[in-house]
Order: sequence, then structure tokens, then C-alpha cells
Amino acid sequence: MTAASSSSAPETEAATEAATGAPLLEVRGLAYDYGRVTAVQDCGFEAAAGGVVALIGGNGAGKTTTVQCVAGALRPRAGTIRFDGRDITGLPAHEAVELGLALVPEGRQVFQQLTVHENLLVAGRVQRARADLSANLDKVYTLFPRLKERRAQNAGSLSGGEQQMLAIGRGLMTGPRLLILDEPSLGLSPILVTTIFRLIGALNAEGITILIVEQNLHQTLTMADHAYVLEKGRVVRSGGGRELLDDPAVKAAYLGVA
Ligand SMILES: Nc1ncnc2c1ncn2[C@@H]1O[C@H](COP(=O)(O)OP(=O)(O)OP(=O)(O)O)[C@@H](O)[C@H]1O
Repeated sequence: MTAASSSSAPETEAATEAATGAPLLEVRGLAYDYGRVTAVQDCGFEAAAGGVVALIGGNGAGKTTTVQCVAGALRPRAGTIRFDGRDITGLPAHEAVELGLALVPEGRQVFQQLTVHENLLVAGRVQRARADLSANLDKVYTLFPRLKERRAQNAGSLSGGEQQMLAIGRGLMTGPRLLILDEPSLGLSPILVTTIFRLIGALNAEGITILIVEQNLHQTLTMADHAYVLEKGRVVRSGGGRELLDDPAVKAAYLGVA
């Protein structure tokens, strides 16, 4: 999927990329250990500006650890992470957010005791340089009328799907150029999964580059321009989304039966 022609900033990013040949996100030789457990090793992938890139793989393959490193939530043992040509390896999460990199974590992690509106405001206040609080709020409420209806309700009382919308809304409040979604469809009903994927497509069409970690193989690979299959913390295969969808070895690896 590519950026919509109506959006000028992503066009500029894409033009920059075309001129320099550099992707928006470039990860090389990434490694992370939890004590003696190596979760990610020599992991490399990239995301072109305006594209949708997927990381797929079975349970424990290292997908969450990888995106946590990219977003600055974890500090890698080795490797480099470049965003828009700048080395951001080890940059703390709040600084990564300011550069336009937002992570919607697995399990939503909204503030249960705060209202929908307060959750969005808190997320919006994290960033400074790209701040346009009220414009971002309008955008989120236009995208999610359900959140607007429930703006005064505590986040903890929302349904699972609504909490996922709020989690994505929180990510959008930071005005991201790269939105990282970790298992956005987890625990949602099939209808809501379709809704969430449609929404992700719409955000991408607006020019937001998407990096998605998903267990939902079919919808993810259908949407992704490019996907990387992780196994034991390494990339073992990569290719176009639809190309990988037709690859029996991918399904086997994904299901852990290779
Ligand atoms: N806090 C932790 N402490 C110790 N080991 C961990 C921790 N978090 C993850 N791991 C281990 O690191 C490896 C990679 O985990 P990670 O959560 O990154 O994989 P994943 O591909 O996202 O898995 P899933 O799809 O099940 O969420 C696994 O072996 C996991 O058990």
C-alpha cells in the first residue's frame, strides 16, 4: 500500500527516500537478551516510507521484543536502528515519539481509571515538537466516532475492541510518521478484526508508515507490502506479503511445525 496522493508530508518523505534510497526505518543486526535468554539475534529488516511492513512468526519468535527495541522501550545489546536516516539505537521511548515513531503495545495498555478523553490527552502531551493537540484530537474522534461518544467514560469500562481503538488513538495523538502495532487484532471478534484492519489501511492511505506484528496471518499478509518471518529471534524469510501468503514453508514456520 502506498501513501495517498492527497498527503503532502509523506510524499516528501517518499521523495526523500527515492532521492537517497534510504528506507524510513532500517534495522540491522539487532540483538536483545532477557538475562540468559536470547530473544532476538542478528535481526534485520526495513520499512519504506508510506508502506506496510509485517513481522510474523510463532509464539516467542521475538516479534514483541524487536518492536520494543525499535520504539525505545528496550535497549538492544547489539545492532543499529536508523529512522529517517538518523541512528536512534538506544534512544529512550519519549525521544523516539518526538521523532514521529509511535508504538501501540500488545495488550492495549490504556489507563483504565482515566476517561477516554484523558487517555488521549495524556498521550498527546508526551510529544512536543510535533504537537497539535486539538487537531490530533479531532482526527482521532473523526476516525473513531465510538470514542467520541464515550469520551467521558472510564477506559476500563470499554469493550476489548473499543480499548484497541483507544490504544491506536493514543498512538495517533503523537502525530506519528511510523505507527508500530503489536498484535492489534488480539482477542477481538472477527468483525472487529476486519474493522481494525480496515482502519490500519486507512491510516496507511493517509501516509502513515505501518509496522505491524500479527498472529493473524491472512489479513496481515494480504495488507503488507513486505513481510519478514521471525524464528528464534532471526529473520528466516522475507518477501512481498502476498508472495509469502502462498508460501507453504511460511505457514509451517508460523505454526511452528516446520
Ligand atoms: N520479560 C521477559 N523475561 C524473560 N524472557 C522473556 C521476556 N519477554 C520475552 N521473553 C522471551 O523472549 C522470547 C521472545 O519473546 P517475544 O515476546 O519477543 O516473542 P513474540 O514473537 O512477540 O511472541 P508472542 O507472539 O507469543 O507474543 C521468548 O522466548 C520469550 O519467552
